[in-house]
Amino acid sequence: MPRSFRIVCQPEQVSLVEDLLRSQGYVFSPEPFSPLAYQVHEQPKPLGSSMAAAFGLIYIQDRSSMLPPLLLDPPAGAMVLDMCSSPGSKTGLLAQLVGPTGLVLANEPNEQRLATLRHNLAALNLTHVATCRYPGQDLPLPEGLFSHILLDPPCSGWGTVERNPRILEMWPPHKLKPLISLQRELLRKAFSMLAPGGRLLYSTCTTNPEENQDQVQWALSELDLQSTPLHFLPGFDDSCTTSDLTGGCMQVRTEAGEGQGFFLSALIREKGDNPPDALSDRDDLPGKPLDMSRYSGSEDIAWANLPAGEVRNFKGRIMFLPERTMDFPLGLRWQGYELGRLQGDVVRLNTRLRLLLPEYAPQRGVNIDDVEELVRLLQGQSLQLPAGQIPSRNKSGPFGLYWRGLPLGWATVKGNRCLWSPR
Ligand SMILES: C[S@@+](CC[C@H](N)C(=O)[O-])C[C@H]1O[C@@H](n2cnc3c(N)ncnc32)[C@H](O)[C@@H]1O
Repeated sequence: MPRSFRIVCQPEQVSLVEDLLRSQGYVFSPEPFSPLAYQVHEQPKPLGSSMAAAFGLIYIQDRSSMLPPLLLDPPAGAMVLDMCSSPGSKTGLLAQLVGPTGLVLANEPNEQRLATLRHNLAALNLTHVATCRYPGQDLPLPEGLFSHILLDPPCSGWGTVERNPRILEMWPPHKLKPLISLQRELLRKAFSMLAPGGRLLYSTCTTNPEENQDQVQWALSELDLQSTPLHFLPGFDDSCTTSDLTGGCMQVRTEAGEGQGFFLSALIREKGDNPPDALSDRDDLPGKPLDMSRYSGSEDIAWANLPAGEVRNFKGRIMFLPERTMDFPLGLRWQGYELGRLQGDVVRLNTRLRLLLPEYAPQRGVNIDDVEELVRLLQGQSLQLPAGQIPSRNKSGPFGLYWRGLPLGWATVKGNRCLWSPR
């Protein structure tokens, strides 16, 4: 099965990320269904070990798993809920679609899977995503808060059988009942949190009608939802078939398609005029606002690259709260994006936070030209810097690390040597 990936960076950096991949021998081409997606044709080493992956500039994702966010289709600036989100493949794409003026709230009840989700989001520098940990059916969120909701619930996964042949033993038909009830609870809750006129995308990676078309039929009869037609995206035409049972359903088949099997349906909440419930008071926000200009090292950080929001101190952890999360209701336990830590009066940014690197300037950063040097640096070797490459600041500390001007992260320079630490 061919591998696909998304490029995750600022629009002006895309061609440099493509060059970084090519410099390691990867051959790829754009996917026709999204400007963010690519398909790999040749990989000298697994794509996951590429420098682009190591610095969170690409995310490897099955192409059909990109369909639910693309067909939910939130516009830039939208407020989106991803109810069952780990490991965050779809959350990441949703965040790219809504852009820094939008917001994605990614929920995941399983603690370990939540940690994986946060790790993935941090690597990708997606600062306009907030995370929380609830059973989706118990999310303490008001009616009508979101214009777009993705519900990608636990399912039997029969569509992944090519990759995981044991899936049919794990989820034989007689064991599906609890899954079906949970999916209905989640559908009911999703409906309540959807704004009037809002759009809900229900997706599973299974092929049985009980978890797919039957659930959509149930939602249409029990909830004030209407089905809306989905359109084929270029590149999927041959592998998709619409179900005539409910009209608005799409099934991506494994045998013909190049990705895993998927089922999708888009549902719209009837228009109405019930506004969202009253939201929280800013005084109730967790942590304390942080005036970053007071801290040593802060002057080299491109704070202006953050979306609108507040930087706050949570007992030494520097958290970024996107503007839109500050309106979340009281009682919702959620987490913003961890930028780094305060050590005394020194800011220690997460070394992978390339978003906050200023444009490369010789006195402030290390710019590597040879990709093999980058590989060695990531393998733990220190790199000797040529005389013209030694940043001129006289204290040791984090410096911007760049590849041909492409921001990668924060490295440490000691004397004439450069070191990289992944955290
Ligand atoms: C199909 S996976 C989600 C995949 C994810 N959307 C992605 O694209 O990376 C379903 C997720 O739902 C989580 N989950 C299980 N029970 C849940 C519940 N009651 N509410 C919300 N999520 C739940 C699982 O832990 C799992 O991570």
